[in-house]
Amino acid sequence: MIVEYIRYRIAEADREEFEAAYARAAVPLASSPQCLDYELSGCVEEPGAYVLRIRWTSAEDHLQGFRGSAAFPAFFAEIRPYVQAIEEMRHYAPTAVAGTGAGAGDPAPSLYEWAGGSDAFERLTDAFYRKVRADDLLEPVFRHMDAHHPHYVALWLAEVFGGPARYTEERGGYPHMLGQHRGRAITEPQRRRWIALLTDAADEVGLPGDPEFRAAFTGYIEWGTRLALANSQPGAAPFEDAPVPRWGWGVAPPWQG
Ligand code: HEM
Repeated sequence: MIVEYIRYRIAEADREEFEAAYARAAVPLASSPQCLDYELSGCVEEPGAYVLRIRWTSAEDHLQGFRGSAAFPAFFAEIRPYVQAIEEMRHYAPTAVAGTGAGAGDPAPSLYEWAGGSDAFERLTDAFYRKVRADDLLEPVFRHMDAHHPHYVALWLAEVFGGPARYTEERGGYPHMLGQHRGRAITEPQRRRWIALLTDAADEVGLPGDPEFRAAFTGYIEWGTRLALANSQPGAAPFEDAPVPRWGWGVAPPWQG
């Protein structure tokens, strides 16, 4: 990635048309695969001084790719009258110094925080395994489960959804979970029932019901149960070691009104 800066000095009478010309030029610019993003800023202290910043995939992509592309003539036709007003036009390589300031605001809460933290996941798995024990399809699968199993799965889910890494630290992380599913030959009807009961448990214990949270929650559960089923089949060859997955909001961030 490379950043191009173009500095202009525009006479007062031309400024309105200059900005309008760039708004039109931005259409072919934005349609070019070499362009990552762009921004035209006007100087506050010195009206008429402008900086155009364009991030390109590379200097070569800009100079050969974009300038040789079908989009370039339409772009250049708009800005040609202002070429004389250019004071600097150069490429800059980013350094390691970059970041976000406190003023950018807090990042979105994790799914773990949104759900209500560790207590919420403990309540969820308590309710879930109560249903499992009374279920014709799943009771035989979990008949001999460890008495702490609901707690362990609560730790797992809390970690997946952005909480503390306690399953990794206290319970052996992904390899241990994988070992617990191996050879169990989970069936598709059992997988579906697992999801149905977990969803019922989520409603029962009052996990947030908003569409964004439930979409992310269900997305993980769908993914995780499919992996559990596949990895539990005799002869399966899953990845032996991996971090506990971390699940985020996906395409729909939390709705905060
Ligand atoms: C997203 C889906 C799933 C997650 C997150 C999950 C999570 C876990 C975890 C973390 C363990 C190990 C607990 C420990 O540390 O001892 C475990 C064990 C186990 N899981 Fe799953 N699991 C999922 C899906 C399933 C499904 C679909 C089934 C079967 C229908 C299943 C059956 C079992 C069984 C039987 C054990 C062993 C329980 C014991 O004997 O203690 N899991 N699971």
